[in-house]
Amino acid sequence: MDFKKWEPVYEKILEDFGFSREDDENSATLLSHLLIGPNTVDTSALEELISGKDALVCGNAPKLEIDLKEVNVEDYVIIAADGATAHLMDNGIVPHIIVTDLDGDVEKETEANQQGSIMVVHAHGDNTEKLLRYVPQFKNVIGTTQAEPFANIHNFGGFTDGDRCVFLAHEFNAKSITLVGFDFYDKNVTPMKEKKLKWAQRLLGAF
Ligand SMILES: Nc1ncnc2c1ncn2[C@@H]1O[C@H](COP(=O)(O)OP(=O)(O)OP(=O)(O)O)[C@@H](O)[C@H]1O
Ligand SMILES: Nc1nc2c(c(=O)[nH]1)N=C(CO)CN2
Ligand SMILES: [Mg+2]
Repeated sequence: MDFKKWEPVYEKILEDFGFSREDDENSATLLSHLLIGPNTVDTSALEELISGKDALVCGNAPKLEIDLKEVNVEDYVIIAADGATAHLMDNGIVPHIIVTDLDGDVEKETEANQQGSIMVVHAHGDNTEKLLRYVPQFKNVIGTTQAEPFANIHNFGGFTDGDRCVFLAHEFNAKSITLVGFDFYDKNVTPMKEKKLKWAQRLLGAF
C-alpha cells in the first residue's frame, strides 16, 4: 500500500476514534525493536503463500461456523483474523497466516504459531503491553503499523484485523479473496466493535 494513499484514510480513523498518531508510532517503534531476527520472517514468505492462490479470509463473526461448512478449506491459503484463529484451531484447521493485534485468544494463536502459522502482528497505540508480553514468545513474525511504515514495520493498508487480512491478500496478489465469518450487522457487539465494523465495511468497499 502506498502510504500517501492510505494516510488520508488513517487521519480520518484517528479523528473518528480519538486515537493518537504518536502513540501508534511509538508502538510501532517498540514492535520494531522486539523483532530481533530469529523470531521474524521475510515478507517473501507471504508472497510465496499468497501470490496466485485463492485466499480464504476468516473473520470472527458468529456465522464463521456456518460459512466454513460451505467451503473446502484445503483449496485455499487460509488467513485468520485474530479471534477467528481459535475457532479454526478447535476445528483442526491451522491457518497459514494470522493477522492480529493480540486482543483475541493469544494462547490459541501461540499454538497455531508453533504449528507453522505466520504471525502478522499489528502495533497500535493500545496494545504495547500485549506486544511486550507475546511477541518474544512467537516465531515467524511480520510487524505492521497503521501509521507510516519503516525498516521492518510494514503497512499493507487496513484497520481492523479482518479488513487488514484482505488488504494483505491483495498486496501479495492473491488470485481471489473469499470472505467467511464477516457480519457487519451483528447486533451482539459492543458500541466500539460496531464502530470498528463500520470502518471495516467501508474499507472493504474498495475491493
Ligand atoms: N460480527 C463480527 N464480529 C467480530 N468480528 C467480525 C465480525 N464481522 C467481521 N469481523 C472481523 O473479524 C475480525 C476478527 O474479529 P475478533 O473478534 O477477533 O475481533 P478483534 O480482534 O477484537 O478485532 P479488532 O482487533 O480488529 O477490533 C475483526 O477485526 C473484523 O474485521
Ligand atoms: N490506536 C488503536 N488502533 C487500533 C485499535 C485500537 O483499539 N487502538 N484497534 C484496531 C483493531 O480494531 C486497529 N487499530
Ligand atoms: Mg484483534
